[in-house]
Amino acid sequence: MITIDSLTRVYGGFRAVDDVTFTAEPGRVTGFLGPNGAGKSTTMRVLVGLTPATSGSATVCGADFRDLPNPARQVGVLLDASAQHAGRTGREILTIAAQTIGMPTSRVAQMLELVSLTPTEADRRVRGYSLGMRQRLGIAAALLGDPEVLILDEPANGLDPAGIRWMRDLLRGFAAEGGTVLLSSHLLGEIEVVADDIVVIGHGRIVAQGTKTELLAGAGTVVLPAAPTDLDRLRRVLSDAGLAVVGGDADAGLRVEGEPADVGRAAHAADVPLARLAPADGAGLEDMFLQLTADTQRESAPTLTATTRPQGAAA
Ligand SMILES: Nc1ncnc2c1ncn2[C@@H]1O[C@H](COP(=O)(O)OP(=O)(O)OP(=O)(O)O)[C@@H](O)[C@H]1O
Repeated sequence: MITIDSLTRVYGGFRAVDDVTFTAEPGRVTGFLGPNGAGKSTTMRVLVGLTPATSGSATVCGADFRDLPNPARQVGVLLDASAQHAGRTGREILTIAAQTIGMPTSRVAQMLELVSLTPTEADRRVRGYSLGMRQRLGIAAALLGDPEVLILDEPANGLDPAGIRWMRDLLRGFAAEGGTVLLSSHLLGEIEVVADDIVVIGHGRIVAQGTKTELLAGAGTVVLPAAPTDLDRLRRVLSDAGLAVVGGDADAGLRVEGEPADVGRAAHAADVPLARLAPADGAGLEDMFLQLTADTQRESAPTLTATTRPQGAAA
């Protein structure tokens, strides 16, 4: 169990984390989602005692992390996969960690196998590891003490699609056995596939939180007319029926605030044949994430133009 209560962290007058309150429950994966610079890492750093809170509190397993007698036996932490000693091999890093926290060294081989680092890879120095291999080693280190809580900052960074699926299964399995998982990401897709609960942060403040199901429930409907030329007419029909069109386009379909049955009824009454009518699901959550964090987003990515395109690149 993780409890963050009215947590604020100020750096020289800048509120990196501003009155943040949420819990991460046992048996569930809690996704901590927000754009770059939103305050996710700072919250996690306070949680594991790496930086002090300005006010409020953050506890894990009912205690301040620094008060846990042997924290690695209760809490597995992966905040920065590149923070490992580059001159040691993966196996050496895990062996030293196992000795430090009082775990049998036999657990090292088990963890290496769990994270799919081969014996040859485990005997290579970490400086030669890819980012994905470092993440796997970091996960192995976090799990070494057989903890009940996992705190992971952007754990999917550098993993290939198979690695991301592996991570998802691992975290879901950990939660299914009663563990508490808190993982951060700035990528909605990563959080959406693995989390039971989602906490969205922007500009240091919580902008939405709830179960994934609750957050999806308000996501609306996606509707696409059978004939592209009917798109504008459909917009008018829906608007006349009091159903707000809040996004979408001719390819993805319109996203409408309302239930599919109401949207379908309005289209049917106006004789607009439909090609698609469905709950918005992931698309809706994406819109929600962008809307909720709109005022905290950096400017949208510039398009690649002739002046920004690398020389020699195709037009
Ligand atoms: N030690 C520090 N001193 C001053 N400002 C800091 C410090 N650490 C973080 N910040 C600022 O606090 C804000 C939140 O940073 P944080 O790293 O927590 O964001 P984040 O949500 O983890 O972002 P990302 O997804 O980019 O990792 C940023 O504006 C950052 O510049």
